[in-house]
Amino acid sequence: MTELSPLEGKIELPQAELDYWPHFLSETEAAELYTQLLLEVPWQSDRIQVFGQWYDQPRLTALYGEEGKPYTYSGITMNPHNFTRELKTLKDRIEKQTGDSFSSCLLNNYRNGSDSNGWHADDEKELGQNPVIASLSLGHPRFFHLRPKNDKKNTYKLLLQPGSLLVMRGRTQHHWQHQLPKSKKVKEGRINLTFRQINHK
Ligand SMILES: O=C(O)CCC(=O)C(=O)O
Ligand SMILES: [Fe+2]
Repeated sequence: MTELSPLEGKIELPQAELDYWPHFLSETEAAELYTQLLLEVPWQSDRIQVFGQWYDQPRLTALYGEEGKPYTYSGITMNPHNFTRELKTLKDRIEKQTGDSFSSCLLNNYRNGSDSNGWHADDEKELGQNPVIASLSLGHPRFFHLRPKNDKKNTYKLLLQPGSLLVMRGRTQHHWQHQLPKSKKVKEGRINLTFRQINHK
């Protein structure tokens, strides 16, 4: 496993387009936002089916966006809440930083190191041909893994610090998968916000 250095700027991987801002939010801003979201977001626990068996997804989630337009991914249909003032302000700031626009925000709450998000690419049709995913991290640092779809043993890892912003764009989702693996020793929580452009049919 190769560790990527968390310096500001482009992360150079073949057939990927990744931008990284380690200090997009200040430490204080990140800590305040973490506490606020933990308390105020209507977190839900989704059930997923794996080889015919039903399980609780190993994290809590919430979706914000245009109300009334559901979003389906990995067999789960989510109904979005209206953007709060705080999340709309955050979306505006991220749009300014990245130069992209987003319609929705999917939040993940990893309650401790036993919560995780398995290998996947964010390649649902609704995200368009070359999706831009802007991912803001809060709470306890956790490793994020990336691997090429055609060379799955060649895994890279990046420690996502609170307040950091990682953007995946271009053909990244065509050629790469990512995951947030379990990290058994971690007792603290992490919240991740992924801003996306969801084009409803
Ligand atoms: O928690 C993370 O950093 C990754 C989240 C993710 O990949 C997703 O929600 O699609
Ligand atoms: Fe993802």
